Amino acid sequence: MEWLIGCWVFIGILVGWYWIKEKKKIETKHGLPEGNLGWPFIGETLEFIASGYTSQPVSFMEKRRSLTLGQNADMSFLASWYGKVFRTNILGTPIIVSTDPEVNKVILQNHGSTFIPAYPKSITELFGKNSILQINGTLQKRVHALIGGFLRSPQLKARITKEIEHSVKFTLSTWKDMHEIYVQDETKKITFEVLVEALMSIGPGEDMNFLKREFEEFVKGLICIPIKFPGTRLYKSLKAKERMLKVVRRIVEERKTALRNTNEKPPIIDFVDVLLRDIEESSEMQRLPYDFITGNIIELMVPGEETMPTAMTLVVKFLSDCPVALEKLMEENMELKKMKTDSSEGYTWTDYMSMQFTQNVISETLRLANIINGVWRKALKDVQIKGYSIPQGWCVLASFSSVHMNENNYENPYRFDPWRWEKMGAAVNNNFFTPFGGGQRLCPGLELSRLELSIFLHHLVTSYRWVAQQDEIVYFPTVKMKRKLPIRVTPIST
Ligand code: HEM
Repeated sequence: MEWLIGCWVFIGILVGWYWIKEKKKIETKHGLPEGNLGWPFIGETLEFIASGYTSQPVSFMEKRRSLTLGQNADMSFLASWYGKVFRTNILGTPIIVSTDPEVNKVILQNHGSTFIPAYPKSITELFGKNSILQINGTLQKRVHALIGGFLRSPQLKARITKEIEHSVKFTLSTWKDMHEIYVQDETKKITFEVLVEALMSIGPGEDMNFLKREFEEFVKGLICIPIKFPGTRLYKSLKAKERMLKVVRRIVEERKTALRNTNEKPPIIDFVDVLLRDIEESSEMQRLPYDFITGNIIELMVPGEETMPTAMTLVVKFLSDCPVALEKLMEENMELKKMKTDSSEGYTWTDYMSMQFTQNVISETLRLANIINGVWRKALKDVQIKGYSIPQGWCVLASFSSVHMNENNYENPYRFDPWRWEKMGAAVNNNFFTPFGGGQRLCPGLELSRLELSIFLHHLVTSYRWVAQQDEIVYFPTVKMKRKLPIRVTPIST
């Protein structure tokens, strides 16, 4: 027994010695940003995760960005002041974190030849090597342009406005009969169906229900321990993806056959059409494989299940806590509703998007919620940005939340204040406001997201009142309401 304990102690010492040696080697490398790699294996992960469970999720970054400046009389504080760019070790990865908007901009723009995306292993396993999140260079540019072109096309805008409107009105009408609504769950019914309809023209029914069920199983594995054998989370999610692929393949096949059997070029109505048309018109060298299409279609459903419902839930939360903003939002939306009722005209994409205060509410929600708190990249070569060295092979985290929650950029950053955007001007993506990322990978769903949120808000505030129960936002591993935001809804008579 004593012999065994002795062995363990020896192994412990050996591992500790090796860790210290490796850490020193890394830390002495010329020009690396200041910082601390923390404990062996776990690094500074525990503190990082703990901050995600507080109301100030960027406290981990804040502390390192401006730690103890001016507190010690003997000047020793300089050793622990890391600055806007620092190194750490979180979630099993030694990483350089940037909280500097200018450095973030370079990281986002230098994509492809210098930085490539670096996602956790569970995500890369589930999405596969053809995923838009993993492809790079000209292929990524091409697929990005196809998605962006489709999402911004006037045909889709007209069609999707009606579809979102219909789905929002229908879903809201079911809320009034329910004793309690969990906004986080209920909003998925709107966003998932709208997206699947736009991607593949599947309406409500068996296929939609099947995809919804399997997709819920699929996304559970996006952040999990990346071990793949029967019974593990990752394995179950991969199996769900296989089952979904069968349905998507069948739909693509049916569409391919229909396309072959017609002499005319049918109009493009969904994303399957966009990709099939691209395949048809591309040279053999450039042709995307059919498996590429099916995989990417499944991946494009993620915002319908995750990001969009979270944005809708948080806007309800912020408005529930800020009655003045809700009042002003109602006024603006009631005005539009009256105009539309008086003229008996339907709403257009532009009607919804032109309400300025509503757009400010959306910008403020995106700033404060930080649904995607930053992006992870890996350096393909040694890079120097603003005097900081990022060595080849290192991961970098361009932290958007640290910029959005920095009081030097936003006065009272933790306050929900849609009026701040009146002073700051239009909420276009600039270095200080990047909820949709930037550069070559700027989210192609940016306008669609704003439209969906605008339509949801319009019909919610002009037809209903609600009372929200006490709930808190949790920021780790992804932004969510702790209790899924329970509310009670009553219709108003106008
Ligand atoms: C509030 C909602 C949303 C937020 C906050 C959001 C945020 C983001 C961010 C930050 C990125 C950049 C990732 C990176 O640089 O690695 C991104 C990429 C992307 N988003 Fe969104 N997104 C939202 C909704 C949507 C919607 C509705 C769609 C449409 C289907 C969409 C499709 C995509 C795609 C395809 C990419 C990958 C682009 C590429 O790598 O070239 N997103 N999104």
